Amino acid sequence: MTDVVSTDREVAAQIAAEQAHVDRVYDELGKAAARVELVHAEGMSRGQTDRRGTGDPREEELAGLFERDALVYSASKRRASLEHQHEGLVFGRLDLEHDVADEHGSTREVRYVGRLGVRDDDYEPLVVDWRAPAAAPFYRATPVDPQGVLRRRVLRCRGEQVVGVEDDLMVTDPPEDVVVVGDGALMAALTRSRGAQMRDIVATIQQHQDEAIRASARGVTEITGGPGTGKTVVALHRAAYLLYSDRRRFEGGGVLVVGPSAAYTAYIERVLPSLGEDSVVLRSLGDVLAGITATRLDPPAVAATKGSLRIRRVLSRLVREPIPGSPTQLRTFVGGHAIRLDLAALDRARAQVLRHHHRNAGYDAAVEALAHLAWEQVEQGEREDFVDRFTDSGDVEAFMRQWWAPVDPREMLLWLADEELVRRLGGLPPEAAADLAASYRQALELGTWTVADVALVDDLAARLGPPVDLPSEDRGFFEIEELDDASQYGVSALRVGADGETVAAASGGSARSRVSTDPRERLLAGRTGEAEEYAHVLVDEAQDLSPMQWRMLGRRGRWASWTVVGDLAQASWDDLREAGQAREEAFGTAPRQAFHMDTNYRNAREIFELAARVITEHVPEADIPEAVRETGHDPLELSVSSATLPESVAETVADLCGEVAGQVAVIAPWSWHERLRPVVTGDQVVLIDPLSTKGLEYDATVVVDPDGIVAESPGGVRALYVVLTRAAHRSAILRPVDESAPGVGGGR
Ligand SMILES: Nc1ncnc2c1ncn2[C@@H]1O[C@H](COP(=O)(O)OP(=O)(O)OP(=O)(O)O)[C@@H](O)[C@H]1O
Repeated sequence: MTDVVSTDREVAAQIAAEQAHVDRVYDELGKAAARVELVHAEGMSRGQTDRRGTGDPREEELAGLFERDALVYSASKRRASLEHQHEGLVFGRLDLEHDVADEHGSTREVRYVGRLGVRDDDYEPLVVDWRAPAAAPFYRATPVDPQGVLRRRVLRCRGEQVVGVEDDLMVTDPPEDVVVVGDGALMAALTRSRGAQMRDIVATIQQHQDEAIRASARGVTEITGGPGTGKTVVALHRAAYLLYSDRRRFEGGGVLVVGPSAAYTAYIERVLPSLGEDSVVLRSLGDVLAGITATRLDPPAVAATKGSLRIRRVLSRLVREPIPGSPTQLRTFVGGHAIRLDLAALDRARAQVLRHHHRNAGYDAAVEALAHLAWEQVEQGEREDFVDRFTDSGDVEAFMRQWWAPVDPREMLLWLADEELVRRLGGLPPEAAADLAASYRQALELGTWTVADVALVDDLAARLGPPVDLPSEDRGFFEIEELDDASQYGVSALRVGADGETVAAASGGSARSRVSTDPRERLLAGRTGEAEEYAHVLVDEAQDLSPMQWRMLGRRGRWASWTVVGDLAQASWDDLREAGQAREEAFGTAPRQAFHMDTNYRNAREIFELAARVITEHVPEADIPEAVRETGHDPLELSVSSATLPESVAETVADLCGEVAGQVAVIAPWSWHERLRPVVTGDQVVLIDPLSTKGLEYDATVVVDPDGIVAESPGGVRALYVVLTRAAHRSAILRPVDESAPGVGGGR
């Protein structure tokens, strides 16, 4: 970085020079867009047939249709890419000095870097894609190792207009024509206000971040570091880089990005499209498996039971259970013989079939096993003849429809609402068994799953075998106009709009979507599918995954390479040893590479110092990064009467809204939400619970009742650490001080 100060005139001259180049690029882009339209139109005209449904298309017409699809598909993709990346297309410039002169005898080169590569009519590059090897010095050059770079320049654009330039000088004695402008692009970027969604950082990726982004695609890449060190944003740029560098493998095989919550996926969903990539599948942990979407959380003890590998024993026995209420004996006549198979015989047959078949694929084998047992009672005439008659019997078919009906894994999980059954299955201490059963009775009342349930359904789906035709398709749905308690319908964070209307902020869907009024139907709506496999799996906030969740992701990444992002000091999962074991199993023997991030780009130094004090007191080994930016504003710490806490929150929020341009978050334990909802108003403000803030950031935060946060959250002080590190510029902490505080944990 340099301290050269430039006059306004100099800056304006530099901007004008850059504008001339940017204009050329947009001109070329306009031509490219016109070409894409032509290809699109040409594609659409191929394979036109005048038969209008009078017969099957001829072979040459089929070939035309195929070509049309291919042309239209690639033209549409290119068009979408040009549209997404139009804004701020050119963002960087390198001035290079080479040892060897080019064909014109010059050792100097100017190279522009952008969101995509653009060439002129002579195929000369006007801009290189940020992921191309030629762009690497833009991110890698330092004054110690300039890599031929004299000056790195970041262009700030609004639409097609260059509005600013920021330079970093890489050599101490630059040639005279290399003017240096601005205070350095990184600081300018970090001081800016945060929006409601994460932005890409292509213009200011730092050297150590670039190493992780461009690291080999093989095996498992771990990215660790404290809060705000750019782990998430680096991992997302890595996904874009992998797609660029080996598109066939990763676009063909698919890239899955998994984060902790729906609020998180909504927060990061713009980053990859802004980098030109829209083929990546983004999922929260409650949304990994088709047919089930969950945002509700279990109380910590139940979440621990559901997340731990102990539950596998329960599930493995559960798949061997008979369907509740199914017949306990088979009585029929076959070929004039009375057949009677009692419960013990049926159990034996079921156990035998399940030894060799997935349950949902075992229908034929089950009929055969029953026929065999029935034959043992007869042993007269031809066996084959008897078995055929048995198999064709209407009675047997009617019996099988109940006794070996296809089972939906979600339906099977709900069998656990029966405490008696849970105890009989064994494997859990009595209290845990009772709590587990109670949690499914609650699910049946609310009509919603919890996030931990998704991994259990996935486990059962794998045990039950590929999906078969299930009756769920026939289930009816009704429109609900008013949802009193949106959290029941999978909405985890609420924002009260300016007009006083409650808006679902984190559900990723409309609160007025079509939902059945019957809770059970809601639980079983849609269909669960098989685990889809991917070529690359990116896991954020990996420290929070339970062992069962690692197994769920392992099913999706059996042949994949991985990028895994996390910080143990922010963990909310207790048994890190067991989770570590499950994670190793998911990765298998794939080679590992690790990258550590140690600069906090999010929090102002004053905000992070307080958070670091809190965590190191309890977790001395916490990975503490260096915050690079100061604001001169310490976090405001206030003790307020709990009777008037909502008013104090409202005042603090109003003050902060005047100080920052972006979002202000009130982060409070659930037990306070009801009282705070009426005072948290306006588009600039959100009310959110501590766990849902994982991975997010705001311009300012008001942290309400820190002790309540520690008491309510499974991660205890680690959860408070997460909360205290969400603010970029300003933070306030409000501590209620008297007895009338509402009970902790009672608000959900
Ligand atoms: N090189 C960079 N240039 C500009 N901004 C950056 C850069 N690196 C990181 N940031 C910004 O720093 C903030 C924190 O990044 P990010 O959320 O990826 O951190 P994290 O390590 O995942 O945090 P946490 O673990 O607390 O969730 C984001 O606003 C991000 O855009």
